[in-house]
Amino acid sequence: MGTIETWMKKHSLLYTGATNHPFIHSIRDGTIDLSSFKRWLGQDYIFVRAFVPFVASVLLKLWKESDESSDMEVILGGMAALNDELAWFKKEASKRGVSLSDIVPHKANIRYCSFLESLTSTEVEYTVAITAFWAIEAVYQDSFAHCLEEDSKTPAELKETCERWGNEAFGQYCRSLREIAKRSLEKAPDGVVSKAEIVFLRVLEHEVEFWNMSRGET
Ligand SMILES: Cc1ncc(CO)c(N)n1
Repeated sequence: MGTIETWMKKHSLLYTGATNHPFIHSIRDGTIDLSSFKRWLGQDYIFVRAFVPFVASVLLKLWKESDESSDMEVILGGMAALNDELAWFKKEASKRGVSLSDIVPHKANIRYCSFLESLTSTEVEYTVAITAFWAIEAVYQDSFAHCLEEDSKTPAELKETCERWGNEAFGQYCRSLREIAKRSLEKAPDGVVSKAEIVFLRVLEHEVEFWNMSRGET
């Protein structure tokens, strides 16, 4: 069994907690209030701005540490998508009367962004960083895909948001990242695999905290 498959079984409770959070349920069943959605939107814009340099650091580690040449295209494609994503946040925020320049980052967001920054250190191995990258994207894909399921009651005005991360192409991209992480983990020494597992768990915890914050609970 692959490393990631093993982790998914071992940590399924936490993974489910991150991908089936009450915030996502409230979108899926249509009970979400607009203020929560706007809070999430503003905070996630700040997060994505911190995510870009993190992804750049993954690319740098790949170039220095990995010999899998096709991995670069996948990650570079992801970076290009983040460019579109930032433009989308700006459009969405202006449509909803959210002023992005006035957003004050919440504590949970600051902690998550600091965690991302810590992973950009040259001391952090490529395997560890690519594992985090995959996990961060996978949580959003699985979460928002729930909001697009047949029996979901996602409000029409939130469908576009859910499709950003819940769509099939993003799903394929996440499977590519998982495959890249999987192969890197196969070649990594045990100590690095252990570090990657801890980082995987930290990502899931930060994601849960991020959803909690979006609900206005912290
Ligand atoms: C908090 C958070 N996690 C993951 C993603 C996926 O890019 C995002 N935009 N925001």
